[in-house]
Amino acid sequence: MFIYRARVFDTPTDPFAGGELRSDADLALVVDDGLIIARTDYPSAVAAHPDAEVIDLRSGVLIPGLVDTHVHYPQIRAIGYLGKPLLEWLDHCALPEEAKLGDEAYAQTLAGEFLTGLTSAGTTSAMVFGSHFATAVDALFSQAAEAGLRITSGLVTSDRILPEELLTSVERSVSESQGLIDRWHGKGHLRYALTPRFSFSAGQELLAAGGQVVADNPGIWVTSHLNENHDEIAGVAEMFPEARDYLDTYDRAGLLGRRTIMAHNVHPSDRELARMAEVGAASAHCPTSNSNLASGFFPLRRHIEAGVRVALGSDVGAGTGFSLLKEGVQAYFMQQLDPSGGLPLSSAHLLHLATAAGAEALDLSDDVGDLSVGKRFDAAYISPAAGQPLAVGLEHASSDEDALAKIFAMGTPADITRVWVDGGLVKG
Ligand SMILES: Nc1nc2[nH]cnc2c(=O)[nH]1
Ligand SMILES: [Zn+2]
Repeated sequence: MFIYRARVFDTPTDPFAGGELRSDADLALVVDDGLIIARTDYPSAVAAHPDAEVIDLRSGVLIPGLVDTHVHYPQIRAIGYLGKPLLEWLDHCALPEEAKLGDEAYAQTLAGEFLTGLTSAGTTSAMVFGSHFATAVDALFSQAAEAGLRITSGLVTSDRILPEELLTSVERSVSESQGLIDRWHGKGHLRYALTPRFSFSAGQELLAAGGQVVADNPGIWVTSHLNENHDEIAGVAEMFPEARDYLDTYDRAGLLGRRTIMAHNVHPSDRELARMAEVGAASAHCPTSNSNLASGFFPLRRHIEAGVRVALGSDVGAGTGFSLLKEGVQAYFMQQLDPSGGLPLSSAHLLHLATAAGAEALDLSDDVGDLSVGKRFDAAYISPAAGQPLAVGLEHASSDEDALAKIFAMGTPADITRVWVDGGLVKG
């Protein structure tokens, strides 16, 4: 049993629905076998659990483990290419790197680098866009199982447009997906996500076969890309003349529901938003990627008004790294700059988008997303070195909201010195 004594920030009530930051200057979280069993003042915690080991975290700030709802495992070495829009970026930067994962040893190395990227940044749960190669997806799942992270992922499928070595057939996609589901879905913290790359590279038959896999395996997830870039959207409209819109290409294939997370959705129609709200599908908002690829301004206000769930994604490698703190502040910047009128975001909104909203989108809210009694202890400890600008800022912050804003403005993975999943240290 452990008592974590810390300054704690979390957002159990949704700031987009009138909730606010919950902040405790000196809190004791009593954790038994990974479960938070008490949340109280330190003297009471020690009195009730005199044998517990005390972990003193008072020199920093403890937040819930971060939740990344869109991040590409094969693209860790593709981070940092600048100056290209989506389709050129895929051709020149991402896909040549993804083709290398056909080599099993290479995939093993990348899986390790990728999981280190997540944990270093304080990310404890993620919807991970997998690889086109089943062996590479096995590598990710087996290393994620060892690390203990909450990973939802799957085989990426495409049957047109992309380089030959990344293409599959309808039959092969079904048999490989089913094999991966049988091996990994529901094992520990792992879950499977049916993952067509995007309708631009997946024909109707391939999408429909994926829908059948979802129907045959209730409880698995679906993830893909949606409405990211104008050329992509025009291409999808041309390839699917019978579909009402981009979203409908997935919907008519049986791929849209409560367990669907669509990345980007920068340019949705009102009908698409209404349909996503109706079925409970979520959007993964990836602000550094949207900025880097000049995809556009994410219509956060329209999502919220339509009742569509939104959480943050790093979108490594079009995004510029694993830090959801950076994604948070970039989301803030883009809402500030949006010429059509973005939503003004507080630091509590940013924390919510990076933690509880992600847990909600991934249907993990019973277990993680905030640091309430009854949740598992997934947490990140932000503890900048003394004298660093973030440490100075935290020391002189005018309020807890101000301190949290400084964490988003200045915090980097280097400031996140310890990370726990289910009470086990994964960094530090
Ligand atoms: N940002 C992004 N969009 C995509 N659409 C299809 N594939 C990708 C990808 O790898 N990254
Ligand atoms: Zn993506």
